Formats: sequence, structure tokens, C-alpha cells
Amino acid sequence: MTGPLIIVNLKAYAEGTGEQATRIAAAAREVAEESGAVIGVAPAYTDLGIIARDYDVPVYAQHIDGVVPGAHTGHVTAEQVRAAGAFGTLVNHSERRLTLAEIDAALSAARRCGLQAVICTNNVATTAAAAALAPEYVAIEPPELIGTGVSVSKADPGIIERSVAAVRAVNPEVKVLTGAGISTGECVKIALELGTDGVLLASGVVKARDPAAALRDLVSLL
Ligand SMILES: O=C(CO)COP(=O)(O)O
Repeated sequence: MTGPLIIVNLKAYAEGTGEQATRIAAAAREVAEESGAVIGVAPAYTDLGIIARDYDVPVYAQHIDGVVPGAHTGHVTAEQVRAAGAFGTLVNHSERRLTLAEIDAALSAARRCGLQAVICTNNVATTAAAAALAPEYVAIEPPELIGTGVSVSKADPGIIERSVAAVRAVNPEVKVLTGAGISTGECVKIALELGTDGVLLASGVVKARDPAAALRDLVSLL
């Protein structure tokens, strides 16, 4: 049985970079094994290869550009993150927003390379639009709650319910994650009860004094 998916986005946090990133990856591996949850990490590009090589966790890029390999300075291709060991990629995170055409191109690139795609969205309408592109996952994250410690599960359960309904209406094959302010097992439990397949979070783990304990709390009510 495969449990829900939890993706820890390390963003560009100092606490989620270098050695700290590998510590979080090790904790993710351990807690996933204990709990049956699938716990992925989305490290900075600079840490992606090492984590994919040395830690047995699904690794996600935080972004890819929808270009083919070639003369694109400062871009990162699906081929590059795949070769570095990525399993999937976030696309259109609120802190890395793209146009609809760019989202479509990034998704095509992900497909070309066999990367699982998680399209992030900021409201119900963009969630429905993202579902129409048929990625493996959409992740609804109200931007005003990101990084606040105020959980979407408690502050705005309606947006989760409406997003799940919108995705089911557009393409029931697409799975739904939610995020913003998620930090406890209760937040995860509510998100799952509202019909999601898991959560996407950052600060609740990355900035925790003990990331392993924070991860254990997240899976405590599964
Ligand atoms: O943006 C997020 C995950 O991608 C959510 O961030 P926080 O968990 O810090 O609110």
C-alpha cells in the first residue's frame, strides 16, 4: 500500500541548504519507512544530485524550464534534473510563477523525461486550468498563507474542497496536494479528509529545530 504523498520544499532556505538539506533528506527517508507515507524532498539544484544519489527519497526539482537542451543560459532543463536523479518537479510554484504557455512547455518537458509533474496553483480557477493539462498532481497553495504558519487546512478548508471538486470535474485522474502553513499531523489529517492525496510544505519542517520530529508529527495521525 502506498500512503499519502508529503513533499518538503526546501526552497532557498539556509536551513535547507547543503548539509542541512542532506539531514532533512535522511529524516524524510527514516520517517517514510516508519510510517508508510511517501516523503519527497525538493532541494535546491545545487543539492539535488547529492540527495538523489545518497538518500533513498523521491527528489523533486523546484522548477524546470520548458526548453530543450541547447543555448539557454541560466535555464535548467528537465533532462538535466533527470540526469541528476530527480524523480519529479514542481512547476509554477507561487515563488516561481510561469505563464500558462510556460507551464504547458514545462509539463511537456517533464513528460519527455519521465518526471512526475506537480503543478502548483494559487486559487480554484488556476487549479482547474492546471488539471486540464493532466499533470500527475496539482498542488493548491493560497499564497497569502505560505510561510505564515497559519495552516490552509484550518484557515481555508473551503479552498481545498472546491479545488478537489474542480479537479474531479476536469480530470479525475489528476491527484491533489495542498499546502501553506502545514506543520502538524492534524493539518495533514484534515487535508486528506477533504479529499487530497497529500501535502506540500516547507517552513514547518525546514525551519523546525528538529526536522525529524516535525516529520514524525506530520505522519502521526495517518
Ligand atoms: O510554499 C510552500 C510549499 O511549497 C508552503 O510553504 P510553508 O509550508 O512554509 O507555508
